[in-house]
Amino acid sequence: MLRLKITEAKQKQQKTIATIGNFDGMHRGHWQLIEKLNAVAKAENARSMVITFDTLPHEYFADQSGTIRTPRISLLRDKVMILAESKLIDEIVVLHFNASMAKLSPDEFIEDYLEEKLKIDQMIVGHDFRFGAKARGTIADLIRHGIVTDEFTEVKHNQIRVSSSLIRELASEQQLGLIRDYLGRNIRYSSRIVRGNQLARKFGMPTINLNLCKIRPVLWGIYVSYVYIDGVRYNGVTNIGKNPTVSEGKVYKIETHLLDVNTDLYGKIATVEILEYLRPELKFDDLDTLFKQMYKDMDDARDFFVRAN
Ligand SMILES: Cc1cc2nc3c(=O)[nH]c(=O)nc-3n(C[C@H](O)[C@H](O)[C@H](O)COP(=O)(O)O)c2cc1C
Ligand SMILES: Nc1ncnc2c1ncn2[C@@H]1O[C@H](COP(=O)(O)OP(=O)(O)OP(=O)(O)O)[C@@H](O)[C@H]1O
Repeated sequence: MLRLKITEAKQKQQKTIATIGNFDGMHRGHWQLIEKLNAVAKAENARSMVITFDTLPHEYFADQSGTIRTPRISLLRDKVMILAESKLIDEIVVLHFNASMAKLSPDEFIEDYLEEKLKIDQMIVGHDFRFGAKARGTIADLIRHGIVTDEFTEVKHNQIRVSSSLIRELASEQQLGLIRDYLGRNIRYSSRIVRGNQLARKFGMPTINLNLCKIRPVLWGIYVSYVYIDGVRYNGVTNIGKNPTVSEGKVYKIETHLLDVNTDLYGKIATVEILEYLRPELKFDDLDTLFKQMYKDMDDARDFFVRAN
């Protein structure tokens, strides 16, 4: 369990009010829930806490059963950054979802985590909130344990319930405009820059690779992007996929060529913000054809930025 304290430590007697969930994407529904948590905590001079997971429960179960993971809208680092920047929350708790947590009954989860470790007095959750082994725990279990519980009403946008599943569906159709609408921002991925195979550099198109740690990103294809590193914004062209031309296509990668930049950026944290879809990732017959297409992607990205400015 990782506790990230954003504001100074809890004062004696101060109550803790929390919400819990995957918060994949930090979409408009999540956002309004966080705003409500902030308002209730302020009114009661309580501490506000968001509890989430590193590996999401559904990813853990997919790994266990050997099935393909549901794709991710955001990495943990993005959720933490967005929450910390919002200044709406006092503390973020990241639970490590593993075999022993998966086994906990709803009562055990409440007793071990919510009561014993985190000392939570009150929870604000959506009406469909479920937890504990086989997702059998409900709001009624929290109430039975004396945790004051506020049910948060469903947030709709364009008459549709905003959910991470909806955004995943839109992503599978490359509906970036609608995603922006439901998310309230573009999809972005933040992680450390790691070394690739240095092949693109040989073809005059160096790229930065993000460390994805087994995460399967929700977008797939070639995109125009902004990349933020050390507070500087760069224009880029990004491939999200498995590089089928040069690899067996088992590992997901997010790889970006920064237009007109050639500096050593290894080890830095980069945020790749996806702006526009260009084309699907393809398996080419040879490297020359792949890089010819990659040069064209670079030109298409340049055209996008000329049009945008
Ligand atoms: C803009 C862009 C488009 C790309 N398109 C494809 C593609 O369609 N198919 C593919 O197999 N790899 C694609 N790649 C990934 C390349 O295979 C990869 O850049 C190359 O293998 C070199 O990677 P390395 O520098 O990490 O060794 C693309 C990469 C970029 C930056
Ligand atoms: N549109 C919404 N309106 C109100 N509450 C929401 C909405 N979407 C999510 N929540 C609440 O936010 C918390 C975290 O939600 P979580 O990320 O686990 O679900 P989700 O966004 O509905 O994702 P999925 O589609 O994968 O089920 C939960 O308490 C959930 O009920």
